[in-house]
Amino acid sequence: MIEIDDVAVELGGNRILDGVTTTVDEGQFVGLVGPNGAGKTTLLRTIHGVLKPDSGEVCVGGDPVSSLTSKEASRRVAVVPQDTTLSFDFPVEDVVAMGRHPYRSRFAGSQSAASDRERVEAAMARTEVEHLADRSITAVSGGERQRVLLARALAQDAPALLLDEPTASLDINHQVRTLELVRELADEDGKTVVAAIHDLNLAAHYCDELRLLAGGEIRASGDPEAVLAEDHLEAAFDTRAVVSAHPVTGSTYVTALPERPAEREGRVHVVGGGGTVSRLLYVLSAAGYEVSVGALNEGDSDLETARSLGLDAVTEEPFAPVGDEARRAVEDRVRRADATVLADVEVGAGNLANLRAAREAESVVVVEERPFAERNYAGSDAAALYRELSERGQVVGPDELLSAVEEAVAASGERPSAETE
Ligand SMILES: Nc1ncnc2c1ncn2[C@@H]1O[C@H](COP(=O)(O)OP(=O)(O)OP(=O)(O)O)[C@@H](O)[C@H]1O
Repeated sequence: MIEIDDVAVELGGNRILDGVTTTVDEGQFVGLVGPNGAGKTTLLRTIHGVLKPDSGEVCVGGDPVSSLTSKEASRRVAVVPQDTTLSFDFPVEDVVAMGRHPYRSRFAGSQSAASDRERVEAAMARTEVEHLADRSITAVSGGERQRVLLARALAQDAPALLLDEPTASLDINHQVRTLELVRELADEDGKTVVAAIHDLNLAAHYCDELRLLAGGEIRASGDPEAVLAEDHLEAAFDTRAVVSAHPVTGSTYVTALPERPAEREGRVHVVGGGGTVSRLLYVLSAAGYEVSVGALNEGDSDLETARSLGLDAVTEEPFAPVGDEARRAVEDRVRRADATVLADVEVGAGNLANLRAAREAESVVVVEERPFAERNYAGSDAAALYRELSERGQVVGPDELLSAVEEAVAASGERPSAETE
């Protein structure tokens, strides 16, 4: 358990942390989030004991860190630092073995050496760096080095683990694997983990709780959903963001909005449903577009979202395929729209009429969260239509939605309208 009580830190004459009080329970994985310069690294260094607070106290496992010798502190807290530049020319295995330093004594026998070696090997296996064992630490990539330092921290076998941006130089695969491993360390090994994580969506997905740090103070604390509220984010990061549930994982999902919010003009029709479009609807309407959506079945969670945002929704009976009346209504919306956005829909018969209606669109933006091959009914008529629309339009990832729609709307403004043709 880590207890931080009214901690203040000054560096270079500036107050960097001010009145920071929080607790991290045993076996809990807490994410430290906040803007650059908020004081995340400083707080981690204070918990570790390398920085002594000007006032207040940090206790780890019941004792003030300031009362522990450096060896004692290292047996309680292991650190994966942010600055992973190691300039000395040691083999990776030796770097990991440094994690055993707090346990070495001049009187240790060969049994202790064997157990040290086992722990080093186990730590390298868990972080998947065994193949680098003999390579010099100066000759591995930034991401590999980060995993080596995680291995060193695991070899240290401390009940508390502090990580400063553990995924900063990792590719998307290793980001997920590293955070899955950290999650496992909390759940199965009962480690108490505090990690500074810039990516709010990764933090929300993997952490039990978050602490939002800004200007050296904790501005919000608790479940990801509670901490990542739009007003908290605006105050801490000075940017507007929409917060929704991720369509696939259900985790809290933050999308930062560009500088000029709510000033965009144009009509956008969105096709999708079954929880695939809520985030798109939020983002588009917060950006200022006049948004319509459908056809959606009554009872669809996306319809709830559309209604809560006051959008124009074309609806159909619960569980029914889209009938003629709804299809005509969708065609009408699509014709009037400057851009039609096709979300990550199941390419099935239920959506056939919506996809047919989308053929009326002049500009199509297809937002893909999953590869096409993973969708259902890949050989159906609906799939053929989906392909046709993808070929005609722009296919983008979820984060490129706004720029793609902006482009599509601008292109629509340049075309002669139906009446003048
Ligand atoms: N040795 C120092 N002397 C003076 N100021 C410092 C020192 N170290 C850090 N700072 C300042 O303290 C503030 C907090 O830094 P810190 O590294 O803790 O922030 P952070 O939240 O980890 O930032 P980032 O997200 O950019 O890594 C920054 O304004 C930084 O410039």
